[in-house]
Amino acid sequence: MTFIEVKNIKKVYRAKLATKGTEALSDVNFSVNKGEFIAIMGESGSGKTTLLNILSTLDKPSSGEVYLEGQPLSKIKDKEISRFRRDTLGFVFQDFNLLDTFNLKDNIFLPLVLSGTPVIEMEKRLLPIAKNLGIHEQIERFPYEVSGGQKQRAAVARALITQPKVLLADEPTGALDSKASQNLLETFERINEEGQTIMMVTHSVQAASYSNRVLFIRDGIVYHELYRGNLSVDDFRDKIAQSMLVVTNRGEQHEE
Ligand SMILES: Nc1ncnc2c1ncn2[C@@H]1O[C@H](COP(=O)(O)OP(=O)(O)OP(=O)(O)O)[C@@H](O)[C@H]1O
Repeated sequence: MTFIEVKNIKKVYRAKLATKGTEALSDVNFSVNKGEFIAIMGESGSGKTTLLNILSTLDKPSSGEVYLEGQPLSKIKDKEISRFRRDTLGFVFQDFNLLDTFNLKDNIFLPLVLSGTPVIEMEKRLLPIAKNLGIHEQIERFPYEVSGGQKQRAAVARALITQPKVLLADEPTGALDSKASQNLLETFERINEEGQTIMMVTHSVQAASYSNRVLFIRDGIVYHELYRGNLSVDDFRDKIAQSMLVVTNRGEQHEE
């Protein structure tokens, strides 16, 4: 069975009383296998965040359906949606979204606290994740006492501690310097190799080059995709950059 299937997704944002809306997505189709690391790229305004919001049930498509392990997301009842998100999905955002009044450990525990997990189980899960992400020595510190990269790795730990089926990341390296970005991307690559399915929206060719597959969105559809195969990060980065050039120069290409 396909792990995630996105079928004919259309999204039109319509302001109240407006007759004509903005069509952010017109007909998006793709599927994802368990254990893939997918990057979603496209120009500003191409609908990347809209797509991620639909995949994460934060928003609903105007038409079309997303299936997770064969289950249509639209059939999840409103009262079950928070639990579904908390138990099934992990989120990582550009600006970390950590609570400043909690130390890293309590930030990481938060989704488990919300789902009523016993403290002993929370403690059992914490150490291997914190060690894997290299933040076990900072765990008692508050967000304002650690670096941006450490904050983001704490956010990844918070996303992973529920053992989600999918990790969804929206521009996770957007607020990080290049060293911290590389460190985070190597972490994503490693947890993906350990089996974690990841879907990441990014503007960055460098970030996308750590994925297994890049989906390019334009004009409301997935118009192109690239598989990494056996390419190194550097070679895949060059291939993605070439594809981006073709997109940017599409006007000139038609005129030839
Ligand atoms: N809540 C909303 N109401 C109306 N229009 C919206 C809304 N959210 C997004 N849009 C529009 O939908 C289109 C897609 O936006 P989206 O944020 O998904 O693009 P994006 O590819 O993530 O852009 P960026 O890379 O700049 O973050 C844009 O034209 C945007 O202006």
